[in-house]
Amino acid sequence: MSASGSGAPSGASGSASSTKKAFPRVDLQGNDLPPSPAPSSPHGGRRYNIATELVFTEGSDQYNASSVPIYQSATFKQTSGSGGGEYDYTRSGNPTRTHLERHLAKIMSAQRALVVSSGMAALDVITRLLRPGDEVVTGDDLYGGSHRLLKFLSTNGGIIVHHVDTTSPEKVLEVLNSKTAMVLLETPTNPLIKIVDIGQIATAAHEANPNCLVSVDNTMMSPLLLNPLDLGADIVYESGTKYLSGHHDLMAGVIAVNDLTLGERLYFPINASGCGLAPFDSWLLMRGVKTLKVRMDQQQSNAQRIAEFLESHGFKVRYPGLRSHPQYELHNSMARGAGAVLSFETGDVNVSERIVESAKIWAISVSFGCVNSLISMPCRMSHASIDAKTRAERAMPEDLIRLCVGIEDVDDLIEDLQRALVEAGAVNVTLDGIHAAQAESS
Ligand SMILES: Cc1ncc(COP(=O)(O)O)c(C=O)c1O
Ligand SMILES: N[C@@H](CCSC[C@H](N)C(=O)O)C(=O)O
Repeated sequence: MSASGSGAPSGASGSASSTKKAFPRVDLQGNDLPPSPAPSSPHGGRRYNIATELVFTEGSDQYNASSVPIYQSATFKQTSGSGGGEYDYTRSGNPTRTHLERHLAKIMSAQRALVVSSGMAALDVITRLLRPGDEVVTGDDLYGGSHRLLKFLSTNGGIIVHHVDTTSPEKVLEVLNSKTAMVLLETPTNPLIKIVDIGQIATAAHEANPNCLVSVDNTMMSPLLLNPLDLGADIVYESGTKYLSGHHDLMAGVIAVNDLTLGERLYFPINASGCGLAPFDSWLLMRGVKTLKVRMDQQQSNAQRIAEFLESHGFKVRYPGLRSHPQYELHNSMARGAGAVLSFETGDVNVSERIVESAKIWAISVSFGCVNSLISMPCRMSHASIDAKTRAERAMPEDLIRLCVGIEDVDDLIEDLQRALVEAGAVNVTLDGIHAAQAESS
């Protein structure tokens, strides 16, 4: 399916009447349906640079509220016995959610965005497009929760899932066939920070099967750094729990597409199951997304310094901002930055555990994208839902430490990490030695 052939009316403004005409209404099988209440409208395209677009919004309520109100209402009164209101029931649509969806569609360079209750709910909605017998091709370094959901579908839903090394387009090509209904990519992968060539794989997948949908999990990058739809993906989704919201105070998932019929097929399970994002969480996410650029800029520059610091101590660091990353060029040909997640190995799982437990500013926590810095051991935490045998087959080092860098003062972060490394015996120096060397060089 071509990502560009959306057939969307350009510059549609999103008034109730124009929106209803703009959206073909179909069920999961593509059969026509009557118009849905208040779908999000196609955006009119970006006019300004991203930092401006993140905070700039048009359209509000009848009072021109600067911050879109939280429409904390399950139901909406209708104008007649046969309906007639723009909204009827919050499971089907809510003005706060619609405002956020329109804003995100603009930010994600998409014709339509849909917001749901978590990143996993977003993937669940996307996989409702699949039918028993369909094949899915995905990576062998996949977020643990995505692996778990796909495993459930292959065990119980008749879906055949191929996990291959998606950093090699040849490996993907080997398994692509006319039954491949979906290719599911993540880049950089989590937690091994491997890079996947979205454009090359999307082209190959569409050639193998023109109906194959290429979905990209963009959680590690956010729309600020990467637009998979521009590279040929059909569907982009992300966990809004991470960079988009930025404060670990909500769970959310976002799905974005250019094909409006596909958008309606994705809306169907959201309405049918009731996983659309609640009004208060929609409001919180709308507030969070406005600071995405300032947060990410700071997180990214901190992450770069920290990656260089660890590398200078001889650790094998995985971060696409380092020239030593084997796919540095590929990443930078697709993305506008390296993000703020990096991982490194110590060679000893006990040493890694001591580092994690010695750090003070770095909170021991799963997740990433938050303003606070986090440290974790993926094999025991975020990726524990992948069994030990599979982790070993996929060469996931048990001693791997993942750092998710926040916006704190970078010197404090480095000093805390340095102390933890010394206390854990991971570097062959004493703190006195490090301080003496620092005093000498300053
Ligand atoms: C890459 C990636 N995709 C998806 C998810 C799922 O998001 P959520 O936790 O919001 O369900 C996560 C983390 O949880 C993730 O790291
Ligand atoms: N217990 C959770 C673990 C969530 S991991 C969150 C995040 N994606 C990360 O990579 O840290 C679960 O079982 O899903």
